[in-house]
Amino acid sequence: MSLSEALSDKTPVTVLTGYLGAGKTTLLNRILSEQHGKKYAVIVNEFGEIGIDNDLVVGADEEVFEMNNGCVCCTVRGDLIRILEGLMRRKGKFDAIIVETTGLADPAPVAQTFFIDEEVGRKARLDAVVTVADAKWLTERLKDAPEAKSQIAFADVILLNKTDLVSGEELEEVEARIRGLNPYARIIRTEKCAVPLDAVLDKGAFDLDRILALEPAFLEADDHHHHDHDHGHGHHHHGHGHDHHDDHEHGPDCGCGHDHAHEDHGHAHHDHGHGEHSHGGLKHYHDEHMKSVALEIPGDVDPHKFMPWVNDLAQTEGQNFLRWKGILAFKDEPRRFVLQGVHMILDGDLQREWKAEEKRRSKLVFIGKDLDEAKLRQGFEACAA
Ligand SMILES: Nc1nc2c(ncn2[C@@H]2O[C@H](COP(=O)(O)OP(=O)(O)OP(=O)(O)O)[C@@H](O)[C@H]2O)c(=O)[nH]1
Repeated sequence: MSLSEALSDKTPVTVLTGYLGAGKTTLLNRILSEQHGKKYAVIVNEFGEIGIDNDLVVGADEEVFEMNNGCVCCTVRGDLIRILEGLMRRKGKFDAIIVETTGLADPAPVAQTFFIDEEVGRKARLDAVVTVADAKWLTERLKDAPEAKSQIAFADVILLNKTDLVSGEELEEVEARIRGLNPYARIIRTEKCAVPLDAVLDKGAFDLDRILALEPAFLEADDHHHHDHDHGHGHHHHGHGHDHHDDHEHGPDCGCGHDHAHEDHGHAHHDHGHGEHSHGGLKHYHDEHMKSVALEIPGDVDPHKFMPWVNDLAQTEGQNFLRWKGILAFKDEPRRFVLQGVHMILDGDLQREWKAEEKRRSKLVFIGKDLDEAKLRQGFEACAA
């Protein structure tokens, strides 16, 4: 059997990474919306307890599997392997798999899975790590966020996105910084992640030799790392456009040696205080001070109160919000209002209608530093209709 035949036997897996708000979902939706005659299974890993990301992925024919853990090192050898194995058993149903990682994840443990887990490695191959970089904010993040660095270093293809928000000079500067971290990746400048899909999918681009040069311990399994957390809540399967659950709690004892006690607080917040640790000789980083605040109003909000409030927030506190998102039920409005923010840049629009079986409710999630949860909650609750 030739190498290409051996390759084609295995289902290609594209790992999509990029820091918070860079444009991963935008790219994913582009991939899923385009007419390509292929069937993709999508695995989404999101940060925080209130599922919003999955709601923002277009409802195509694809099936979306959601992993809701803040800590990707736990997710990887638990949920990811289980989901992949489940997908493999349904061979023939999918042409390819896309794994979208949370903006705070280090892609190394995700990539490792394809080499370390035998079962997965026999049937799936890592096709490429595709990293979406935010042209406006990447330079800042490379200074303060180790996972942003790791995402660049691990990439086979980098979309240097949001070119509309920077000058040509700034673009040159950020591209030079990327080159400094990763001279090998193909860099494609994009606006709204507009790329021909064959530039990112089915590339056969993952370069193990390069990764081994970068991370000599990459292929070492970590035998001390047991995952015996409550699998019942580990992931949720979403069929065609089904609504999803909000019970995203992660077992307090997932056995990975980290203190997950904070996740017992329920849906109110998630303090991401793991710091740096290592598995199999690889370092993984989690931001010490990153926090998420998830708020929910069990009904409608008044847009005349809400819009001035969020616009004011963007002006006064946007600097602290790495990422914010919401799905809102506006009074007397049959459509869902979807809010998207990266720092002080805010987007919002009315999208599809609330379905008859869907409960109208308003959710807002902030990820950032120095978040004043009580104040945010109070502000949001004052917008209730
Ligand atoms: N100006 C501009 N905005 C963009 C571009 N691409 C994406 N955006 C906007 O940036 C915001 C974040 O995009 P997403 O695709 O949700 O980013 P993400 O990486 O999935 O974000 P996470 O939720 O952190 O995973 C959205 O409001 C997008 O509409 C671009 O090229 N230019």
